[in-house]
Amino acid sequence: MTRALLHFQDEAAPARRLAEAAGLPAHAVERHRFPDEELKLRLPFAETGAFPETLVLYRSLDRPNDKLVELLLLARHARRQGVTRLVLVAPYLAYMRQDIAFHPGEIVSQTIVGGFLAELFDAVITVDPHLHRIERLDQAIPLEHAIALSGAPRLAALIAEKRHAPLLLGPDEEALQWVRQAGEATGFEVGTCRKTRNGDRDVQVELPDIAVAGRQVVLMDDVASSGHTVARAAEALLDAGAASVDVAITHALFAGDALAVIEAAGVGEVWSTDCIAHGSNAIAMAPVLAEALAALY
Ligand SMILES: O=P(O)(O)OC[C@H]1O[C@H](OP(=O)(O)OP(=O)(O)O)[C@H](O)[C@@H]1O
Repeated sequence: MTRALLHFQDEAAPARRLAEAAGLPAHAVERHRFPDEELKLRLPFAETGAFPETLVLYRSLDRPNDKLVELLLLARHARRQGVTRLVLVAPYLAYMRQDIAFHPGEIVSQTIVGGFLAELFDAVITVDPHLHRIERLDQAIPLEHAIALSGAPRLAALIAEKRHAPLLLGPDEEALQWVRQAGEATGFEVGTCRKTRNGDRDVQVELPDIAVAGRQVVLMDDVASSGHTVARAAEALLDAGAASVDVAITHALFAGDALAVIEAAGVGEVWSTDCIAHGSNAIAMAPVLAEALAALY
């Protein structure tokens, strides 16, 4: 069965790392934005011959709104051209955080976007999706192959190289899943803080009952967006006498002035995976993604 990987130019580096690890030929999609903001996409297969039977599309869904239209156009076109297996590798999955109506009338975008992806693709592979109130990815994306991988073990290995016997803390209780995996991989002590979110940039963090004075602490979470969650946790830890606070996250969203907010809170280093391309990327996820692809078909 013929196979190929498609990617966009702005993600050429991580996509080609995956293509190499998975042994797939990689091709770039040409993308043009018209003055009225519509998109024109062009695929390379017109020049190189027939479409592959299995097509893997690499598209991380940070800044998602245009990208969801790209997926719609690409997937529908690929089907029309005879692609029989269509796999989305979206290291960051968008719209997973609105998983309930927090206030009456709010639209639960998680299941709507998840349903949209399930209609387009045969399989979706992602990393550390924000599944706080559901347990499995297929509850959000109703597919047999809805595969959630984790960046935590690789981040844990990096932390073990950089710090001596640190305390691994999640800034909220949902982060237990990541610090637990990291703790199992390294033997480091783990714990979680308690977070109360009052608004997009207004969170309060309460420390757990663990002695932190003089300790190196690494905050681990799935995502930093405004940066206020890790910033409030770091401030509380440094106030309590922590020797240092670093941050290890899977998804480097860092919206607006997030990095400045985190730095101002006294955080030392910030490490992330390459699920979202960012200057803090310290871990390549290609080997993990390639393994999941190999197990799939
Ligand atoms: O950098 P920030 O803008 O502070 O966002 C990052 C935080 O947001 C997410 O949790 P969220 O607060 O959505 O938690 P919830 O799912 O429990 O509501 C995520 O797990 C981080 O903890």
